[in-house]
Amino acid sequence: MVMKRLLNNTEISQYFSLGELKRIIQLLFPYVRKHKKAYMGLFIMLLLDITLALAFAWFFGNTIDAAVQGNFEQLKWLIATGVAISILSMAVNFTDTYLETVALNGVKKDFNHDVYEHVIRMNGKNFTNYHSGELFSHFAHDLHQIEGVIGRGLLNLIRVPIISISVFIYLLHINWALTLVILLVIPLAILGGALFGVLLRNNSREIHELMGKISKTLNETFQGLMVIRSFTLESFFKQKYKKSQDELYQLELKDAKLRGWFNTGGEAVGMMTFLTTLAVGMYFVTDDILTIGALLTYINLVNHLIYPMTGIAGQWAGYQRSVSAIERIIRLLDQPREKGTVGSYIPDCEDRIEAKHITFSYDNSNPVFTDFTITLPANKLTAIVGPSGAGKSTLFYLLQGLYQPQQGTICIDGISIDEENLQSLRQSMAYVPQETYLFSGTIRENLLISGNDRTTEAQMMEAAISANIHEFIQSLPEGYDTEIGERGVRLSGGQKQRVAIARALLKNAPILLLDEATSSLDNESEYLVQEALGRLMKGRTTVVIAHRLSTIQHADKILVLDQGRVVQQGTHEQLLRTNGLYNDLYRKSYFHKDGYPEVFSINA
Ligand SMILES: Nc1ncnc2c1ncn2[C@@H]1O[C@H](COP(=O)(O)OP(=O)(O)OP(=O)(O)O)[C@@H](O)[C@H]1O
Repeated sequence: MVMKRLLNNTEISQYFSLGELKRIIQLLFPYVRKHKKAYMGLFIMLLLDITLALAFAWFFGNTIDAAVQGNFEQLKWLIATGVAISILSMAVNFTDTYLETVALNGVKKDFNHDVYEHVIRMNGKNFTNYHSGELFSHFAHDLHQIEGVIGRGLLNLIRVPIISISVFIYLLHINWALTLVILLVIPLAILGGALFGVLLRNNSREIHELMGKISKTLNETFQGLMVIRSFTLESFFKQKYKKSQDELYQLELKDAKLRGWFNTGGEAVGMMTFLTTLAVGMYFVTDDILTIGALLTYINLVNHLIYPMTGIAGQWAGYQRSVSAIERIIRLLDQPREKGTVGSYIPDCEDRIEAKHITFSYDNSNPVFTDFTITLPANKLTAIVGPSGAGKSTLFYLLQGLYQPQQGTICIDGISIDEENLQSLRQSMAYVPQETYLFSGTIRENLLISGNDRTTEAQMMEAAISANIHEFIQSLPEGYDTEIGERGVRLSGGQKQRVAIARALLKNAPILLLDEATSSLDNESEYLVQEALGRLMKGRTTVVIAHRLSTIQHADKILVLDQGRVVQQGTHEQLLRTNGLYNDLYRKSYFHKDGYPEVFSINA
């Protein structure tokens, strides 16, 4: 009853909750079960280790007694037994270390893999709530901490009761009165461990949170290094980094102090027990109640009993540190993810794309779209225009199923897209974002990433030729095998865009979503990109967030968006004849006049 009241207390349950323990077991048990052979092996090693510890204590005591009595016959076979025990101990140690690595790293590998899969499949809305640095910190720090729960810690939780009971029985067998001394020490060791465990966990939680923040800062520093330099923000970032490192240092010191006190306490308990048993034991020896050998066996075994007692408290402390990391991972795993099954339905978009009565909000309170309905004709070019914040990018996210609307549906050829067919839907779409994202690696790897395994060299080159990038690639010393650096930093903006266009060509999807770049390239590069885009659009259902006059002039349909509503629609000429937002945008030179209208022709 009292325990229950304590556990219901929020302060206590912050540190120790049965529900949380259950959740951790539920989370990690399937992984442990998968590696049950290694764990079974470890369990056998553990039993052998306990048996050998008892055998050694027995050998030690008897050897001393035999030596005191001058019984050399007995000594001979005792020494032989001692050698056998030592060799067996070494073999057990070796196998134990090896099996521990097999079990621990096996579980870590599988768990890591599943957390990674969860993150890359996480629902778009929840994913954007995370900072990439924070996610990185989960993988770099938190995942390693599960060791405290599935490694030695788990085994010791089994080992401690077994060794304690076996040793206790053996001690009772040697001398019951002396054993009672131990009973006084056990509660002290457990209580101390529990208290320090609680304090350590609180501190560990702060350490993990701070490590997450440090990862964020590092990520931002490296990604925005050019901006940091050009705005001379070096000292600001240096101070920010230093401050968090100082905080981490203080927390680590606190952690070290707590562990120091804890270990010292453990040693004090051990020493106290040792001295008490030695004093009482000596008294028993002088009274001939105990032989010297039995006393030495006894003292040897007491260490095996006391160490696990303080050891279990140590395990508890390690467990607390692990738990504070695992609870961060649990929060991540609690985020909903897309089902992402690749269904047989792969839309070819012969008819149209429709968004019907869509209501969508990022934060469930400020809707970007309310009862929003549009139709995008198949095999035509539809341009979306509108002022900043109108909802153009959000519409693209919804069309790709990256976010789910709270109400309404999106249909392709009359079939509504849902979680079941999201993957196949995305296979039907090529998305060319405003800012090209290339992966580190070679140009070839970047091109082939979007095609299928059967894409030939000739097809790859054909796509590069259509994207106006082949000649440039050929001019590089390593051609298609040239490394382009992180995010393609070794390529110019226009080159990156053309590689992305070739990548989209190779995907050969019937639907093309294009977010036109707002930044201007030089004339020649601009022409090459526009011409490549013209080829990419041919014969596809194309939706463009348009910023260029040449695009909207050739669009079959223009949708003018403002504050999440379609305020006008029609062709360029029709809209110019009407007073409204489109005319305003046109007059305010919202559209880039690139002067290459001839490159657009969507019909094959
Ligand atoms: N991840 C997000 N979380 C919360 N609100 C968002 C998020 N992304 C966009 N918004 C909000 O949704 C609205 C529409 O944004 P959206 O990016 O779709 O506009 P846009 O028309 O593409 O603008 P721009 O032309 O400037 O890119 C804006 O008010 C914006 O603040």
